[in-house]
Amino acid sequence: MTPESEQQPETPFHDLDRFIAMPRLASLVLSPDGSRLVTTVATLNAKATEYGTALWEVDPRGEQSARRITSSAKGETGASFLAGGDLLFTSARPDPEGAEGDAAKEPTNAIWRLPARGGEAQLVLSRQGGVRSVLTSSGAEAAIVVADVLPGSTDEGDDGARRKVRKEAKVAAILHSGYPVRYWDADLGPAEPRYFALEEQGSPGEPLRTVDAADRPKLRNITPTAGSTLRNVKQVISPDGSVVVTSVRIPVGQGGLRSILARIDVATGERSVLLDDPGYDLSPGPISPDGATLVVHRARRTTAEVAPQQTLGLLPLAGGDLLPLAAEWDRWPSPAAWLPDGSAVLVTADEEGASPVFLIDVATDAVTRVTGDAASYTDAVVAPDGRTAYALRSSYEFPPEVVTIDLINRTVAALRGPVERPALPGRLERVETTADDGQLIGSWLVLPTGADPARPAPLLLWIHGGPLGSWNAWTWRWSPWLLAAQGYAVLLPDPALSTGYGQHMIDRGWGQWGKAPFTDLMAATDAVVVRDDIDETRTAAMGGSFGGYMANWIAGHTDRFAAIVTHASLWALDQFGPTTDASYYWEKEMTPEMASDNSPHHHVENISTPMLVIHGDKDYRVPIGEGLRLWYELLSRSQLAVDEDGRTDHRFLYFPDENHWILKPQHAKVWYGVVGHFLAHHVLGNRTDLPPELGL
Ligand SMILES: CSCC[C@H](NC(C)=O)C(=O)N[C@@H](C)C(=O)N[C@@H](CO)C(=O)O
Repeated sequence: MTPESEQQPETPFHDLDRFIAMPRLASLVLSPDGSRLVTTVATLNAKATEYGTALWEVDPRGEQSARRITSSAKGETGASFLAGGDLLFTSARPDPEGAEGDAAKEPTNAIWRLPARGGEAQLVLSRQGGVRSVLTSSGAEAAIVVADVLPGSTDEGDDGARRKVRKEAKVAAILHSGYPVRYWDADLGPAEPRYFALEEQGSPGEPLRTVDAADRPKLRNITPTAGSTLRNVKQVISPDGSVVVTSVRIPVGQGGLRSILARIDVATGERSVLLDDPGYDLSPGPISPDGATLVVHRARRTTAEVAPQQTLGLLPLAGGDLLPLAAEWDRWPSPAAWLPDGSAVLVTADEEGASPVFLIDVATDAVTRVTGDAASYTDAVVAPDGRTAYALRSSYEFPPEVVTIDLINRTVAALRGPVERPALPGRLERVETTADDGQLIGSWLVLPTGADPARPAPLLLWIHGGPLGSWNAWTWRWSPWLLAAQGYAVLLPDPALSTGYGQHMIDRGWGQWGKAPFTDLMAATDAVVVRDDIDETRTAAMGGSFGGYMANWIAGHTDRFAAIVTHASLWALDQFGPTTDASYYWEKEMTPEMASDNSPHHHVENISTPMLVIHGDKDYRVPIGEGLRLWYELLSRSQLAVDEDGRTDHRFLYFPDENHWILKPQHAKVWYGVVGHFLAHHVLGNRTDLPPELGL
């Protein structure tokens, strides 16, 4: 008889090589006339060691197949349409028309332009320090470039000369006088971001055109004195290209930061404060089509007692007070776009395991849910007809795809995009339970093909990070389907501190991570292990980042799970607070008392469950010190028996050149391979091979 596993249809999730080779779609832009949609597709290189990105065009009418419009070994990203329809993008590809010797230069991210009339992409602008991004206006042929300069430099030539001195001396040292000094996996400084107007030499204000190298457009620094205030902030440009509105991060107290809004006149570089509210961090949303009104995103500044809250407001750009927008709506909206007639703002907001599209009427504050499916939408754009929107849509059942949304009839249809939906090794169910305080706890439950009362599936509790987030969209980093392909059911719960369930869900976990977030996770688990298609005797818990914190807390508070996997996790809150890249973010909530009450390391002596610790050395969000200390304390103080070789059942998977995420495809394979091996051993009692690349 054929073994059961061989009867199951093979999917990309049964084979790690096929999984990492699946093309991945991100970002979406629409040309100002509404006729062209462009997205980015990442594909695996021939050696399966890197992803490269290319731009693809998708037919907004859904008639033509998607077609690739850029191609180079270095890849392309950051697409943005000019008002006339030419497409700007960034790439570190070599200039085919480059002067002799240019090829020897170190490649940097430069700005390229693909003409609307067709033809090859042409280099618009390249500089020694590269460019971060380019921002175009919808109604005028204007663009703003975000690029880093060395703070003491007087102009582009001087900046290049200073970079050369550092490079030739091979000096990487950075002298800091403020905070922060790192961001995710990047060192901050000495260069600082500046905004530049992209101007054609000798004829400012005229349409951009591609010309000989010597006569290429030039950059005019419109924020020369910004210091470090523009690091990792959001900015928008007005439809006529005359104004940039940006968040500005100003220091508060010792090591603290808060964000205010500034208006920068592109012609003069004159800068004024648009909005400053000590109670909120502010960032700009889109500017209305008539250029008069800015949508403002407000994130309430937290304290140990005050939990975060996110709201929107409308601000007249000519001056005036902020008018709250849909203030009574108990959701955290992210603004995406205005309708062309200025009557409503399109937003997305997490809602009960999805992140739908909503319209907020600016006159009445009425909120209408536009998309009814249990999917998550990002990158939403509105067509000039005001009746149609486009967006990327994903859920736990399919990775991002390009869709068209009928705003009048509230229907959604997938367009002919560059990627197909993959076959899945199981199915998805929405499950709910009630916590002791009456709060409804929602979860997604992935069930493997073949799970039924005769063959109940082993269960993995997978805990999301943030903690202010929700399991509501496809992720390549945490794919439950790879584990479903191995026969596991995967529970993806949204406990206290999750978004999409109202402010109360945030408030009940704030400053008390070991309480409601933990008991909610246990309640969600209790509710599914009683099902007859789930095997209560074979369970494990796992999580990454804040989800890893929860996994560590679980390890010290229950022995109900057969194994625990903890990736990039917070372990000792007394040291995590001051050493993460954003201490100012955490320390407001994490008083010494809170840190002591909620730190998993205080409970290491209770741990009797085998743990797989995973950490990347270049993780600055949850620094490697967390993983190192967790590993040593597990070996020296947990309850696991030590064999004659000094080994326990705990394991430490260490990535010397990865960060908070495991980005290299070959390392993602090792990650899933080792996790699968560890779980098979402790949950299923099976011996499987470790990935051969480990060299063991
Ligand atoms: C919106 S929740 C805050 C995210 C948080 N931000 C900062 C400044 O620290 C954060 O990065 N938390 C990590 C510990 C975390 O759990 N990250 C998750 C989700 O972003 C992850 O999967 O990496």
